[in-house]
Amino acid sequence: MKVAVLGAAGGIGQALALLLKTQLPAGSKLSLYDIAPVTPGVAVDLSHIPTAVEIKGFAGEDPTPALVGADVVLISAGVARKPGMDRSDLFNINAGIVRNLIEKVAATCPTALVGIITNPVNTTVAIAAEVMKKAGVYDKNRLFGITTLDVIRSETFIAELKGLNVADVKVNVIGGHSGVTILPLLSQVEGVTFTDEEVASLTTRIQNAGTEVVEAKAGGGSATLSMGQAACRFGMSLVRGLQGEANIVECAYVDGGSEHAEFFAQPVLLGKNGIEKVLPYGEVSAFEANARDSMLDTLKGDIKLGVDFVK
Ligand SMILES: NC(=O)C1=CN([C@@H]2O[C@H](COP(=O)(O)OP(=O)(O)OC[C@H]3O[C@@H](n4cnc5c(N)ncnc54)[C@H](O)[C@@H]3O)[C@@H](O)[C@H]2O)C=CC1
Ligand SMILES: O=C([O-])CC(=O)C(=O)O
Repeated sequence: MKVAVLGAAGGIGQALALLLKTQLPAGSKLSLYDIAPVTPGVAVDLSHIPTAVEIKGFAGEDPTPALVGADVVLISAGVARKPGMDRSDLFNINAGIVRNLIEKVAATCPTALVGIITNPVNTTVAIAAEVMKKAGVYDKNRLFGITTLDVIRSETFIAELKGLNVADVKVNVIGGHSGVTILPLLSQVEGVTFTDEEVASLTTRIQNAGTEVVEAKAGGGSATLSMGQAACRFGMSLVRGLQGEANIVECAYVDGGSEHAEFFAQPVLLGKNGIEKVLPYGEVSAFEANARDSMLDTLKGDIKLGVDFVK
């Protein structure tokens, strides 16, 4: 099993690389790439951790050496928000970075499972799909926008509010990964009830949780450590699916034939070919149905921006 992290010298990339070095199955290979010259050094640093995961780091303009033979590629390369910015403000820089990296993925490891972390995820995933279509290697079951941070935040905030053991809290988060497109399905959480006021305030907190971190870091970046954990959870689920483990289900932003939009975050069953099955997200409350329907113009606009960027 070979996992490549692109953007590996960044805040997310380093946290993710550390977690993968300690959690990937014995015999795995971990390949780190970033334009930053420090990247081979990050790999040397991590290589002193005693796990049976072989790690190599690559810097420079060309990610190809890091991608050769990759089964899973996780991409966090790009710029992060500062206070006052929206995720869509990152489009101008990150769109081109994702396009260029995916061109290399398409040429070097076209059957790898690809997880996109780089914002704006609603748009960068559409860019990745278009680039792969152009290269003739697009497989909708192998491309994922990583929205796991919305899921772990929801689990954490629900457990805090209701005094639950967080390990027992499970919640689907559907839609996309920015503002109103993030929709936690609180009505489905087992063993708790929420008042209307709690639903409204918790939903808003989950939607704005990225901004909560951006403001708290006061110009020093956005979520990196919680995102490292979220990306590791998702990446490990991809790996477990590839290894044939049963019942691996995660929410992700995928081209899953949704009636709502070309890309939509919902639960998927993972397996040896990436998505084995797109799962229904279940019954929703009237509040959630309204929030879902109201987000669709924004989400479709975000997707169109990505498609038009490549065309
Ligand atoms: N999907 C999600 O839930 C989340 C996404 N993000 C996004 O993840 C991205 C990365 O965030 P951070 O790690 O905090 O940023 P960072 O600035 O700490 O790291 C980004 C890294 O990307 C590298 N990079 C830039 N251009 C590159 C290229 N062409 N090829 C390879 N590497 C390149 C930089 O050298 C840097 O090391 C941002 O776009 C951020 O908005 C952040 C949090 C959550
Ligand atoms: O908010 C940001 O810019 C980073 C992000 O996607 C998150 O923390 O959810």
